[in-house]
Amino acid sequence: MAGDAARTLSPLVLAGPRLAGQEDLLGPAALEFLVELHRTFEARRQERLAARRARQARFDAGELPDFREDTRAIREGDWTVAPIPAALTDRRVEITGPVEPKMVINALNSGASCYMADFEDSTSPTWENLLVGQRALRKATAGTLDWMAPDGSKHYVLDPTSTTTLIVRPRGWHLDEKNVLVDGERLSASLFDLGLYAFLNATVLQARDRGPYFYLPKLECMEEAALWEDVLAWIEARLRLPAGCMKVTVLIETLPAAFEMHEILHALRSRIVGLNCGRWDYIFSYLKVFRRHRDRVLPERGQVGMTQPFLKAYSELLVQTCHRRGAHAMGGMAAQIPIAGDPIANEEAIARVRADKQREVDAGHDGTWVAHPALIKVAREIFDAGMPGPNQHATRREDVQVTRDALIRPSIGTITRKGFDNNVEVCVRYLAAWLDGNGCVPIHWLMEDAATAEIGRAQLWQWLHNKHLHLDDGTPVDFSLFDRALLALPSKLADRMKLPGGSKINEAIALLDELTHADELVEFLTLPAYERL
Ligand SMILES: CC(=O)SCCNC(=O)CCNC(=O)[C@H](O)C(C)(C)COP(=O)(O)OP(=O)(O)OC[C@H]1O[C@@H](n2cnc3c(N)ncnc32)[C@H](O)[C@@H]1OP(=O)(O)O
Ligand SMILES: O=CC(=O)O
Ligand SMILES: [Mg+2]
Repeated sequence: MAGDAARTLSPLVLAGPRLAGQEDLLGPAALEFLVELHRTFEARRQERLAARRARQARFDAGELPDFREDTRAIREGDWTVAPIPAALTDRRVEITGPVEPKMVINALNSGASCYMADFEDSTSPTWENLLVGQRALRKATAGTLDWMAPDGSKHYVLDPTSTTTLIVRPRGWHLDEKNVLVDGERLSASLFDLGLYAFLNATVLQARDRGPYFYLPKLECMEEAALWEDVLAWIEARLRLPAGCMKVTVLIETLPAAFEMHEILHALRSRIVGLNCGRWDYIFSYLKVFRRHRDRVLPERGQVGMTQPFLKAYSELLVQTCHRRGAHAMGGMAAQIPIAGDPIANEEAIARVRADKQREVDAGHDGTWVAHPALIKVAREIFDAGMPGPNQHATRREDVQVTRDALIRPSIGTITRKGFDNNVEVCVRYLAAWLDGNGCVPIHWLMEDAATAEIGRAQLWQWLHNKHLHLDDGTPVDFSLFDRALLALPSKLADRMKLPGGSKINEAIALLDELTHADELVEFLTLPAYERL
């Protein structure tokens, strides 16, 4: 947009392709609301993002994360979070997935306790995906969502008796929405996703004794939680909603946030109902925080399971913290999905999911996530057996003594050639799908989304930029190893045009090449990828 005069006349510009019927979602009142949100909160968002970068620079210089001295009173004080509403009291099995009409219907009809409609790790944020997703959610909250398969083979209808509670995950603070410009600046993607959903649905949800409920991703500290608190309180006041009716669950999926769990709960105490172990981004964050620390290089992804000491410590601290404050301690996502056509491999995959859920219920978690409807029964059986009541808040885990050292303990393990090549392949295939508008795909029978792909991408960078690492067979881990693996990929993926995003494989190869050779670890792979979307 040109010039200040134009800005005053037209503060908001929709820069994306115009989609049929989009004015139903983005009418004048909604646009005015988004303008106000941006003007009220954008400067603080930018401050928080700058603070993240400054902290990472300190980690790069050798500092280690630790509990804060200035917030000791919050950690040691006696307080609890506000009471949890009925619709969020029992969350034993939550299904998650990208916000597409068919997925929304399947998830809400699945019998899970809750469904997290995900604009973040599992959605590629094309303008079309976002608006189709917002429209599906609007129809879902109104109870009118249906969807016809393009070939006419099946008509999907939302079950009016579904009791599954809808929770929406907006994108994180680091992301912009490039298709909405306010005063010539990009709107925050978080404010777009959460703000528009609240604007369109809060009243209807209130009338049904539900609220706009959210999962908040990738927070790093209590100041970011305080920013969310102010956004939510502002929206409640602006939309004349009861104070505190917008409930949130915060993902603890960055290493710095693990040191501020009490503080995050405290900052949001009038509305927060729980914390969640977002294990995949958490591993990615560990990699990012320690990208320059040779003594904390992680082994290949397959060896970084929840029984690694640093992950075990984090999940137990989360349970202890939540239960002391009257909040849910949600578990996370096992990456295995059902394997069609191979009963033995399928049983192995299900057994892994089962073991993961058993570990969670035994540790005191109040519920868990599944990636696929067929896994709901598996997780439910384990939580029903291990958690007879609606939650395990009475399990205080006073036996747990988690220190700073436990949270950052180095991991033992190796890098195999298979693990190295697998990272290259998964990153390329995932990026190709994402660039093609698909944010969650099965690869080698594992669920891959932005968080799991970040691990592979950050590991490649960390291994290659820390000199003198070797594979377990003695081969030096250097750029010639990487370049060869990347060059070999097109012939390895002989049938690539049949893969999700097959037409984008070359673009994905170029992007991974650029990210891996760069002198600095790019903060999020979705930042440069979004500019290509
Ligand atoms: C790290 C994190 O952030 S985890 C959270 C983000 N990740 C997720 O939410 C993962 C969501 N899961 C998925 O997207 C999918 O399960 C995938 C991509 C992994 C696999 O999908 P598919 O290959 O389509 O699985 P499959 O063919 O077995 O699906 C069978 C049926 O289940 C449906 N289905 C699969 N997963 C889901 C889901 N999560 N929610 C609702 N329905 C689902 C499919 O749409 C399909 O429906 P249909 O029979 O009516 O056509
Ligand atoms: O969002 C969840 C995660 O594991 O990352
Ligand atoms: Mg995540």
